[in-house]
Formats: sequence, structure tokens, C-alpha cells
Amino acid sequence: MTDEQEKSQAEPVRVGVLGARGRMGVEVCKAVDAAPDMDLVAMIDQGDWLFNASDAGAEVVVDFTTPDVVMDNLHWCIDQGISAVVGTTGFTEQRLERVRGWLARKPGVGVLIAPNFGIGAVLMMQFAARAARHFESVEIIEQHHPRKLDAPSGTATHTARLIATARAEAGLGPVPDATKDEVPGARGAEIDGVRVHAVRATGLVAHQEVLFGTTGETLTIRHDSYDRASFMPGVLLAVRAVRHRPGLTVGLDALLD
Ligand SMILES: NC(=O)C1=CN([C@@H]2O[C@H](COP(=O)(O)OP(=O)(O)OC[C@H]3O[C@@H](n4cnc5c(N)ncnc54)[C@H](OP(=O)(O)O)[C@@H]3O)[C@@H](O)[C@H]2O)C=CC1
Ligand SMILES: O=C(O)C1=N[C@H](C(=O)O)C[C@H](O)C1
Repeated sequence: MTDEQEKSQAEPVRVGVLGARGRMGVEVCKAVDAAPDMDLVAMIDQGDWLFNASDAGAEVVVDFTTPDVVMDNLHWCIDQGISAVVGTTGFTEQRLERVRGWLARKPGVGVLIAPNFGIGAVLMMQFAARAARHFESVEIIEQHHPRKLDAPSGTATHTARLIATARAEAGLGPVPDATKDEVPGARGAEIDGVRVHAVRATGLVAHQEVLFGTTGETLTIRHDSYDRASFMPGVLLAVRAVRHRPGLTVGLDALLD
């Protein structure tokens, strides 16, 4: 362990939260505030000055804002030398490449972007990737609260990509589907060859089913977040780790091994 790592283990991590008045931001502020090894030094929302975070000496910023603003936030954090934990959705491969480019100029800075910080959700995605090679059919059904701005969810998009990669590696062809899509959207959206259906209903928080099928059997892998508290152990784990992982980490998987 380096001197810097020893020092940082002894002193609380100084954390700023972006999107602090949002559904996730409020939970993150509570969780950071309650963590004995963290100090909540900045709570920033729409209209607030980002420099409040650097002025307060934030070492790690947690971003749960919107896909429209997250790239500017992240660029600013990296420029300031502040590591970042990002839960905001909307990260395409092109966006990740831009982040890698910014980080290349700031070698000490770490950024961790995860489509889902729920430990159960991470496992659900891993199990789905593992099952994918054994089933010719697969569809994803994600279900969320009706105030969610984006569809399909970041988790569903990420799961579809993982499944597509596993299918390609196993040499599986396209998912069989003879249906005529007479009403546009009836068969959901197609992401990397995987159908994704987005449900929105009051009472839901964040849920996903991955339905696999082959001759004579189906397998359903399901995860439910009933409360945003479910994301907090993953967020805190990432906050603790991110300064010691320079460069870009995508997903929580590497931290759970
Ligand atoms: N990775 C994960 O595990 C999870 C990811 N998410 C994702 O996190 C994001 C936020 O979700 P949620 O909390 O439900 O959304 P909310 O809309 O409740 O929160 C977003 C907050 O960000 C604020 N905001 C907007 N622009 C800025 C800005 N430039 N700087 C600082 N704050 C800003 C918003 O303010 P205003 O309302 O005034 O615009 C709002 O308070 C979404 O992309 C969601 O999909 C959600 C749950 C888990
Ligand atoms: O907006 C949400 O609520 C959630 N967003 C993330 C996503 O889009 O996958 C994670 C989780 O599903 C909750």
C-alpha cells in the first residue's frame, strides 16, 4: 500500500453529490452522511455552482443527474482532478470513449460508471450473460416508476449488450421471431438484436426480468429494487474504491470479485 493510500484510509473521504435534491441524490446524501469513513462536503443540484464541490475540497463526486448534463459534469470533475462515481444513465460506447480521452490527460483520476449499483442487479446481469449462450430466445422486460425520464433503462441496455456479446461468442444466430410488427412498438425496442420492453407504473421502483427460452423450457432471471436504499451499498463501495482505480471502470463487477 502506498503512503497516499494509507493516509486516505485513515481520513474520511470528502464527497460531493451532484443531483443532490433528486430521488437518488437524497438517498446518496443520507448514506454518505451516515458512513463513518466519509464526509459529505457538497450537495449540488440544478442551478448550483459546480465549483462548490472543488471549493469544499471534494475528493470524490457522486453524480445522479440526467443524461443531458452528466457529460459536462464529468468533464469538469476530471479537469479538476476529482474522481467520480456515476449512476446517471445514457452512457453509449461513444460517450465512454470520450471519458477515456479526458482521463488520459489526468492519469491519477478514477471514474466508475455503473448502470446499476444494486448488488442483486449486478448479479442478475452476470447470470443473464452466463445463461445467454444456452438459449435461442431471449427478451428483456424492465419495469420502473413513471417519473423515470429515459427508456429503455440503462440496466436493460447494458444487459442486452452483455447477452449479445455472449451470443456472438457462442456462435448463436439471430433470436427467432416470425411476428409481423403490425402495431409499431408491439415487439418492443431492439438493442443489439435483443428485444427490450419498458413498463412504467406507479408503485414500481426498478425491476427487470430476463426471459430465456429453448425447446420445452424457459428460464426467468428477475431482480427487484423495492427501495432506493438497495443502491446504497454499491454506491458506497464505489466511493471507497474509485480513487484507487485510476482510469475508467464500467460496472460494479470488478469491485465484487
Ligand atoms: N446506476 C444506478 O444504480 C441508478 C441510476 N439511476 C439513474 O440516475 C439518474 C437520476 O435518477 P433520479 O434520481 O431518479 O432522477 P431525479 O430526476 O429525481 O434526479 C436528478 C436530479 O438532478 C438534478 N439536476 C439536473 N441538472 C443538474 C445539473 N446540471 N447539476 C446538478 N444537478 C442537476 C435534477 O434537478 P431538476 O429536477 O431541477 O432538473 C434532479 O434533482 C437517472 O439517469 C437514473 O436512471 C437511478 C437509480 C439507480
Ligand atoms: O431511473 C431509475 O430509477 C433507475 N435507473 C437505472 C437504469 O436506468 O437502469 C438503474 C435502475 O434501474 C433505476
